[in-house]
Amino acid sequence: MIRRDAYLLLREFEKKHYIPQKSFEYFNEIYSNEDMALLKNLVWGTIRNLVKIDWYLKKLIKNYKSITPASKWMLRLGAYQLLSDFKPYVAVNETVKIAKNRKVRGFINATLKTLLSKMNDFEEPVWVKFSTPKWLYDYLNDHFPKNYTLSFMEKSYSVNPLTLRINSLKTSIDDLIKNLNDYNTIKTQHSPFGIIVENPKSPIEITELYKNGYFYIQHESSQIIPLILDPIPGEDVLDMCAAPGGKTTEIAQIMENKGKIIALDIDIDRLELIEKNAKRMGIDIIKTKLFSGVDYNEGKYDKILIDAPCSSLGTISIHPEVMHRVSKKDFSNYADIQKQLLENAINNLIKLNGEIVYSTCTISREENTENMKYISSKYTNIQFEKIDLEKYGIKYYYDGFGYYFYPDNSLIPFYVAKLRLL
Ligand SMILES: C[S@@+](CC[C@H](N)C(=O)[O-])C[C@H]1O[C@@H](n2cnc3c(N)ncnc32)[C@H](O)[C@@H]1O
Repeated sequence: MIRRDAYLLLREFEKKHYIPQKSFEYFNEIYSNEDMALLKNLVWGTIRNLVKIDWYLKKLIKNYKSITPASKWMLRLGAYQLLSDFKPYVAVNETVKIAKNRKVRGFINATLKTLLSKMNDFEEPVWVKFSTPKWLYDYLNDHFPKNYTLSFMEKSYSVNPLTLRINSLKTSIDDLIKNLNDYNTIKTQHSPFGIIVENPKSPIEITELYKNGYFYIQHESSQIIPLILDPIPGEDVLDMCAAPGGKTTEIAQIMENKGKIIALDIDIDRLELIEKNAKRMGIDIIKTKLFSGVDYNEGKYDKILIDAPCSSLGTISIHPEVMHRVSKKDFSNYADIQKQLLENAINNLIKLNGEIVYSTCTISREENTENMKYISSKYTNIQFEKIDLEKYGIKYYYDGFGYYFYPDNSLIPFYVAKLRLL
């Protein structure tokens, strides 16, 4: 029963604000493609709409906080369907069946029917409309122009399309589009390497083209960052936080697989993925090292990428669980480690006149603007470079140091700054 399995996955999410890939793989074995799509829709739709759902349920249930987690998750699952375009009769009946106890069934049934009859009587505030946590809405409002806040919320409430980056060492964008003829594909707007796959009917990773390294699955904002680093064939490049290697392998393809790339990460499983991806894509200039970028002290580099660990709030359209996992107090913890990575790169690793690109997939000022301010006031030998984002047709909000991407259909919110050692 699909709704019962969706409920079980949501209970798993409740524990850690995370659902392991393994759990979906289990259901993949037993469900058809169509049923699997429904299961994913129910789970991710509920998670994406949780703020909105709870707002409505709190209006209807006096002691919403004190109802049991089991009833709460059944209600949330049912409410998601009623607030979206599911058939109300099916949504209520199928959700009620999850409950074993008659009393609970009665409660779920009555509450969902009340929601159905009353939901159009309420006027949603904008943060509810886009199901954004109130604290995040307030934070955005305090720190960004109004239209940035709105575009962030709109994007986070949508589902980012599946996007590929061609491996230019093996194919061209036109050839790959031609060869992926079982899929609906279009070129991305901003990245010269990007292809959007619309509503794939089967996983793209099972194609021979993927297995033979003709492309990498990577959202478009990420694809822009190595282009900004602009590595030249033959250079020495350090990728300080490299796993699973999306940007490392793109740097290698821009360098035409000539030169040297050192790829660091502290996560051994993820580091192995860089090796796997490089091999699949026919790249042999990457050397991986299990090392913290904070302590690494070998060699001097022409270019350094710091694609820093961060609060990841820009990825909500890909990973909606992030908005429930992250809180404001995470910002300063990430900012501390990010500063240490930046200072090690500046003090020990970058060549004179070399360039460091700093990027995050988040919008917190602490992790971006405040870090750049800190570096700018401490290091008089660091110059912040202008980045030509118009070249890629990217709209941005500039903070005097770096650039916050405005999201759109395929770009997610990202931050990037470029520093030169004088
Ligand atoms: C945003 S992800 C990198 C994504 C990668 N650049 C890509 O494009 O595929 C950040 C990575 O930083 C790693 N990390 C966290 N702390 C680190 C540290 N002190 N030194 C090096 N890597 C670190 C994490 O394990 C994670 O893989």
